[in-house]
This record gives sequence, C-alpha cells and structure tokens, in this order.
Amino acid sequence: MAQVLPLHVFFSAEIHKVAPSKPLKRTHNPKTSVTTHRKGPQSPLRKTQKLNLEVSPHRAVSAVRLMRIEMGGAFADLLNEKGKGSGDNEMGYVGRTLGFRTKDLDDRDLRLVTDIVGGTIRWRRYLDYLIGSLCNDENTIKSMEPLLLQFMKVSVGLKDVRASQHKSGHKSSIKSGSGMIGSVHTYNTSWTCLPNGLLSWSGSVNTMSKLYAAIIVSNGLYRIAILRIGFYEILKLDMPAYAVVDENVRLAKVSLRPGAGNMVNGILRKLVLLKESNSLPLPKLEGDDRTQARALATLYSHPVWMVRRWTKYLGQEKAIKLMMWNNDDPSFSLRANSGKGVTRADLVMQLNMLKVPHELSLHLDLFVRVKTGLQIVIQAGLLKQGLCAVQDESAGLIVSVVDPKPGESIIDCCAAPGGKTLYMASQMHGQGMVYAIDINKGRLRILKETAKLHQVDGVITTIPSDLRTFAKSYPMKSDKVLLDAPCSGLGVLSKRADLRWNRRLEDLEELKDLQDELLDAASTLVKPGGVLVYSTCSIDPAENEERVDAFLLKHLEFHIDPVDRYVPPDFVTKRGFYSSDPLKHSVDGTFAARLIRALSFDSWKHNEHSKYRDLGKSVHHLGKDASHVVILMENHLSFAFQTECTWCWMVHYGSESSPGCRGLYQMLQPSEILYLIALLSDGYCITEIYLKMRGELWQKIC
Ligand SMILES: C[S@@+](CC[C@H](N)C(=O)[O-])C[C@H]1O[C@@H](n2cnc3c(N)ncnc32)[C@H](O)[C@@H]1O
Repeated sequence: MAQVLPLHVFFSAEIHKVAPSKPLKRTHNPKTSVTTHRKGPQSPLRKTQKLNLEVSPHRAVSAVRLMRIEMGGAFADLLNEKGKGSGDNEMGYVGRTLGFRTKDLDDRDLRLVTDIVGGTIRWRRYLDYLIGSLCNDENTIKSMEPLLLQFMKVSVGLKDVRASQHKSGHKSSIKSGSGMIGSVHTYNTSWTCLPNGLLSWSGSVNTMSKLYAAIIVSNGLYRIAILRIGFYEILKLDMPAYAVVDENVRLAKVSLRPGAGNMVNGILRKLVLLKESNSLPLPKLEGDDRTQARALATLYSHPVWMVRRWTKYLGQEKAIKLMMWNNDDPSFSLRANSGKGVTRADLVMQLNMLKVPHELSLHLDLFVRVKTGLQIVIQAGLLKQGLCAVQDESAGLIVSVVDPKPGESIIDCCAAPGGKTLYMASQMHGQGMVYAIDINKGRLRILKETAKLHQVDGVITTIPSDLRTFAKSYPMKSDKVLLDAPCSGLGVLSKRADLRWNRRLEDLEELKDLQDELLDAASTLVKPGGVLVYSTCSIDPAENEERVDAFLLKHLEFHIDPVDRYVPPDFVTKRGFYSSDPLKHSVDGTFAARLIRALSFDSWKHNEHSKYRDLGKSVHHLGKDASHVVILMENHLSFAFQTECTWCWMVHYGSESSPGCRGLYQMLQPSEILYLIALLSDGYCITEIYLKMRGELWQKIC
C-alpha cells in the first residue's frame, strides 16, 4: 500500500535515519546531515549556509515562496508582513532549501516579492504553456538533466514524457496522472509527489532513497519556479530582458548546480528573441467552443472550466474582461474603525502622512480605496493598532444589506475571520450583541483577538460550532441573521492569486449542498418578522440566485426584501438582490439576498392596525373550511404579513409563477381546494373570493 509523508520534512538539513516504510521525523541531529551523500544530483541541502549577495534577495524569497505554494504548504498571502509567510520565517526557508542565507528584505524587495509571486501564480498557465513550447526542442531537452526534465515535463504538461536512466543507474519515470506533480522510481521504490505537498511511496524504501527522491522533486520544482519568474518578468513586467536572464541564471546556478544555469540561460534567451520578433508561440482563438475555451484559458491564464462557464453566463467579451480584471493588480480598501472612534478623516490624515495615494469610497462613509501602498500601511502599524481594517467595499455593502442597529441581536453564522462581524459590531454603539459562529476554532480565536484590538469585544460573543449542530441544539431567535456562506470565491480571484488553480468544477456541486444545508439551519435562528441575509463572494448564479430560489421553494415563510433601501441602486438586481460586479464597480464580485421571515399568524391577528386585523380574522375564518388558503397580495404587503400557519400562504399578486407559488402548487394534492382572496387596490379588506381546483381556472365565488 502507498504511504505518505510531508515533503517539507526533507527541506530541513537535519534529517535523521529512520526505519524503512515509516514517515521521516524531523529531528535536530546535525551529524546526520545529507552532505555525506556524494552521489546523485547535487542537493541544495549540500551547500553551506553562507550569506549570498550574488542573488537578489527578493528573487530567492520569491522562488521559495512559489515553491511552497506549489507544494500546497503556503497560502499566497499578499498582505503578509516583513517577508514572513504563514507562521514560518521565510528567510529560514531560504536558508534551508536553497542552501544560502540572503540579506533581509527591504520595503522595495517586499513589494517585488508580492508582485512577482502574485503575478507568477496568476499567469501560471500562460507561462507554463510558453515554457512547454520552448522546452520542446531537442537541444534544450538534451541540455537538461534527465530526472529534472521529467519534472519539467509533468509540471508544464509536455507531451513527450520518456523514461530515462539516471547516471547512478536507478530508473526514473513520470506518471502524469490526475493531481500528482510527478513520480520517480528509486531503489525499487515508486515515489509520487502530490500537489498538497505530500510525498507518497510504495515498495521498499530506505533513507537514502527517500532523500534522493525529495531532492529530485524539490530541484525540479525550483527549476520551474525560476523559469516561471523569468518568463513573467520578461513578458508581463517588461523588465530589462538581459538583466532578468542574468539574475535567474545566477539563482539557478547557486540554488541547483552550475549546469542548471545553462538550461535556464538557453530558454530565457530564446524567449527574449521570440518576444522581440513578436512571434511568441501562443494558441489562436479559432475552432469550436471547446477549442476556443482552451485557447482563452491559456491566453488569459485561467482553468478551462471557468472560461467555459463564464462564456456561457456572460458571453465571450465579458468573460475576457473578467479574466483581465482577475490578472490585474488588485486594489484594496480600508475601513476606518469607528468602534475605536476613528473617522474616515482621521484615516485620510494618516494616509496623507504616509504618502499613500487613496480615494474616498463613493458608497460607504468609512471606506477609502488604496490602489498601491498597502504594504506601507501595514508596516506603519495602522492595522496592528486597530485604527482600520482591510475590507473590500463589496463586503462593506453586505453589512449595509444587514443594516445592523444598536440594541439588536444579530447572529453571524459563518463569521471567521470576522471582517463583517467587526464592522457590524462597530455599528452597534455598544448596545446589543453579535453572536459570531464558526466551525473553525482557530480563525474564531483570531476574530476574538481582533475584536479586543478594535474595542468592539463588548458586543461580540464567539461560538465555535458547526452551524447545523448549533441550530438544532439552541433554538435561539435573533432579529437578524447573516449567513456569509463558504463559497467558491469566484468573485475574489483578483485578490486570491492562487485560488483559481485550487478550485474544481466539482467543488461547486459540493458547495451548493453545503450552502443549502447552512441556509436551512440559519433560517431557524430568525425570529418572526426578522431578517435573514444570505451572502457569498461568488459571481456564480448557482451559488447565489439559484440557492435563494431553492430555499424559497422549501421555506414559504420567507420572502425577498428588495435591497434598494440599503445599497445604491447600481448594486440592485431586477429581483431586488444585492450584486457587485468587478467590471462595473471595480470591487470584488459579491452577492446578497435579504429575506424576511413571516410574522406569526397570532401577531397578525392582534395587529394594531384594524385593516390588518380584519384581514387576519377573515383568513382565519376561511381557514376553518378550506384545506388551504392562498392570499394574493399587492406589492410589498405580503412581506409585512406573511403567516406561519400551515394552511395559509401569501404570495405576491400576479406572481403565480414565483418560486413560492410554484412550490405551493407542487405540495398540494389535485383534489385540494384553494381559496383565493383577491385584494383590490383600495385597501386591505377582502372584496372578492375566488375558488380554484388544481389544474382548473379560478372561479369567483363571492
Ligand atoms: C466566506 S468565509 C466567512 C467570512 C466572514 N464572514 C468574514 O466576513 O470575514 C466562510 C466561513 O464559513 C465557515 N464554515 C464553513 N462551514 C461551516 C459550518 N458548517 N458551520 C459554521 N461555519 C462554517 C468557514 O470556517 C469560514 O470561516
């Protein structure tokens, strides 16, 4: 049976001898350094830990970070500080994996790392296509070491994959199966490197073969990282070509071996010539839909399934524009933390002092847009001091749809890491409570800490739980419930550079089921007359409108409350939902529906307005004889007076095809009688009553 161990353990120079077939443990025994192995490809681990000033530090850090992302071990966090990534010291990684130390990054280096890593990940498909085309040439192939060539081929999708013989006599081969980065055979062991950073093996194994496989895999991935960086700098950053070639050759030489530099040199120089003669070997936009989608996916560097989906929903022109938006540098917004008494004017003053260019948000009083200079804001400590938060305006507008008010009880069902919880809490002026539920305890802990920093912890209660379990165990009812559901994130691809490569079409199906279950659970927490807001950071109708429709079919006690009273008209769809469009509004793509739960029938009967009371009594009376009563109401009246009675539903006048109405008809047996009470425009009293058998026309009965 295949076994699995994290590849990262090999990146330490302190590997210890372990029994065959057991995962290697990371230990601290310098005596068992791999420098004792003389044969095989030269390892980055063999090099001394000297300070290397030949390679620019941003380049070394970029290569290491790309490598870690490729292995699934690091999130492409473009907002991190001081070159540190996800808890580990990046410089330490550089030392351990490239075999040399480099000087600390200054602000300019940090910006370069962010640009290079983000851009290289975004353009990966495009870059790999070109790397593949340029490497598919006999001379280039001959100049590569066979084992590394195999990894090149798998990583960039070259077709001509051949088994080859390593000089020490051990066979290597590649399987380009689903999801694996590559595999090799060493000493009767078959190794497979999985994209999540795990190395699996089958067959007999010893420490030597483990090390050997790890070195091959890591070398191959570094090679790819170095080439991708070079291609990106030349093609997309338009950096001086020969300087880029020189720098990347140097990096390949010191991090791999001198010979590796020749290959990098050959390929990059070839690229420069092709670029200068405007003859890059790129696919043409021709052929049937599928072929065109493939070409577009390469030209604009997105997965084919996304291109096909967007072309279907948006048309080719808009799909291309969307991909261009996703590939562009993201812009960020800052929210002044009013919870701590910070105004937008205060924030603007700070930004002016830091010389960070910014624009005031046109839609939200506390928000400021920052196109460049976010690193400066981070390094100046504005976030650490809780003066402001990084929050996209589209997320801020979802909070506007919730419309939190002091004194209310609000449940934020999927709250972590807390962007919306914190903003809602800051609007409560110390009165009321936001209950922040999330299944992820770690992220919820961060929310709690940030709440203290933002001085809004007095109105936030964190509840670590699966929403579905919580809703069953605690029948609490709140004024407002926000379900910011887990989703594909297709609306935030410009900020999350790596996300497009981690999403599959099948994920959408799984997410849809989860979203339905969470919506069902969230709805039980809304009090009669209360508000349920369903939101996503997706632009896909399957996660947005279609989820709301599926929900309304099952939950006739809810109806849509158009959001035009809460957000600018430009963001309101024909059906009254909130939707932000990256191309139209230059913010992330998000969605929200505001749904109201019907008042209970009791409250309806005792309503202070006599006209509603009369209507309530009449319906109550009718209900005694009829199996079902349907009330068609005009305009927005129905949302004010829906009922929870099992035999009585309200639907909008003239909306027999609305989801609520369709669901009702599906539920009824053919013999069941429906009464219709038609309300005339002058008021709320019953003036005409119609009878309808299923499948028949309405008959006026009085
Ligand atoms: C889109 S994120 C929420 C972002 C958050 N509202 C904000 O503004 O920062 C979705 C969250 O749903 C949480 N989640 C996923 N499944 C869940 C479940 N079954 N119950 C509760 N939370 C869940 C995830 O842990 C994740 O934090």
